[in-house]
Amino acid sequence: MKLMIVGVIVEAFRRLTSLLYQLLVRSIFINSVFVDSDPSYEWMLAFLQNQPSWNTLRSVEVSTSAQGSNFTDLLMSEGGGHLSKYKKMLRRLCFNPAVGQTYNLWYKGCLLFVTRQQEPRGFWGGDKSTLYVKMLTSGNVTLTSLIADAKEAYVSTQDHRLCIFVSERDSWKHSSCRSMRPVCSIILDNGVKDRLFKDVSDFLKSKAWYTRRGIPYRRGYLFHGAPGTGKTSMMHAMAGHFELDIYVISLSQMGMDDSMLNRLISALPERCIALMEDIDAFTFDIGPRNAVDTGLSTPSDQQGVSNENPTNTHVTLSGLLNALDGIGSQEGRILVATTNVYTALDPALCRPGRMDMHVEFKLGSKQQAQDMFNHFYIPKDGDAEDDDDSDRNIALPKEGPANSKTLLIDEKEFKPLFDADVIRKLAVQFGEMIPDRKCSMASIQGYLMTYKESPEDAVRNVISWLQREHPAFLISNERGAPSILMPAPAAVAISASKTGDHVDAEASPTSSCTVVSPLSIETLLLAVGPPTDVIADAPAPSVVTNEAEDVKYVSKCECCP
Ligand SMILES: Nc1ncnc2c1ncn2[C@@H]1O[C@H](COP(=O)(O)OP(=O)(O)OP(=O)(O)O)[C@@H](O)[C@H]1O
Repeated sequence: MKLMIVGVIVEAFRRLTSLLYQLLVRSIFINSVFVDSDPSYEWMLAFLQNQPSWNTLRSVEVSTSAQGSNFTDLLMSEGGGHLSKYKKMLRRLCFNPAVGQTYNLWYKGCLLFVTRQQEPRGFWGGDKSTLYVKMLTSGNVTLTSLIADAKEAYVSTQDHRLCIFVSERDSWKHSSCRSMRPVCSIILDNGVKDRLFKDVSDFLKSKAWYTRRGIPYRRGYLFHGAPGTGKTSMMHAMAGHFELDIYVISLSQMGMDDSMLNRLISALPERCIALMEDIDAFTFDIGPRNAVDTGLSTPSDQQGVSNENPTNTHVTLSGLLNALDGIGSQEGRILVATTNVYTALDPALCRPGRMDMHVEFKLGSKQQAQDMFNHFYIPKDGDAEDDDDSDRNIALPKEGPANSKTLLIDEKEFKPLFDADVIRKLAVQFGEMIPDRKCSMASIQGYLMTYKESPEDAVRNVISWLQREHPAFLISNERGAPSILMPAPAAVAISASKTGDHVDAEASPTSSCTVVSPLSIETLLLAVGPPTDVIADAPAPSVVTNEAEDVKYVSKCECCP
């Protein structure tokens, strides 16, 4: 009996002390949990990387995965540094807290205990990482300040980078960071970029205007046009310019259905771009990306591969429409949807409120080809900081166009420099030889890539490239020599469609083509008319802004001379 009483007293004492200890711990410690599905997890990792004490850790998890942003760029040499620079690889090396270990570090006079845990996600596979941060402090002021500092540390690693998030089940996960794409690197018909950027800028400044009028504060852009005309590139340039993160909504994601889509769209942050690529392919059973629309055959057409719609989404059209403008749809978000088959989209999807502005991306015009040539070869600020390419430059006189008049070798820097005036003249010739609205900008870019260091050769060989790649756009003259089929100079107009603001580059029909021969550049130059006219008579954007400024956004780009 005595023994039992002693046992009860000891147990009661043990429980009491444990309770007191927990109360004490709770009153002097603050526990916070950061889960990897939330951006704050990345912020904390970036913060930890910046701590001097982090360099003295004895146990870390080393990762070279590109995920996240809190990495030290290291040039790692495979094979212990004996290999030539071509075998070197630039990898992002990251030191994560090792799983299950607790680290102590000081932050503003306060002791932090940081523990990272990892557990399987179950049915969906993969691991879930969680960061537990325990702070020896009574109020949560230090925690707030820690999170603010962590975010700052993270943002400082994002200079000139934009972050891309992908959906993982019904939450968002940081996927990668990309360098921003300069706006001037997107070459479109005159006025298209200005109008689009002005509209986005107006929208981002007009929250109060929307709220006062009870209009849902969100905006949708539909980019449509042939493959390789710059839709995705434009979206990247836009995101970089306005410092918006990109959230990629993949309707073909495993398990995606109406409710998951709804949850994902509700979980978007307020200022971001939600991207839905090739929206036609998911919502409608439209078959192949058709060649009639684009004027180009797809590789699968050529190989006789069946182009059955590969969609496996369980999202219904009404589910998509509700997600885009239902109650749960996040305020302040910008939706960018891209499609190659504009006509296949349901009018309900395209109506203002869902897709407020429709931007058509056409196959390259002569002017665009000329602009791309200029952009490609005229040196930009920062070219000198390119990757180490001294070997390439030293080899140039042997392998490259040694007799090229435009290629100068800077003896000191071993950098090839092109004379801007010569390039401009070559660009005019190049532009005149590219058939109007027949080649995608991607294919023109691909061609120029093969003459990266030789603009003269790019002009010289363009006809044989067209003969090879786009024979349909060349016809033979009476002597059998190939000639270029050229449309008469076209008027380009920006018009408004009834389904929403429509930025549209209308070119003359190709039925008004003129045949120009023979093939010499000089003759071609004499034969063609002046550069394409541009008429911009578009109505003002439908969003009324607080500030009535007409900014030329494109001219703001700093990287172009
Ligand atoms: N208008 C353009 N200006 C500059 N570069 C362009 C343009 N259009 C395409 N490109 C280049 O072509 C490549 C492909 O472009 P992008 O992916 O943006 O085309 P897309 O219209 O989105 O194609 P798809 O419909 O097949 O997805 C990119 O490397 C880009 O640099």
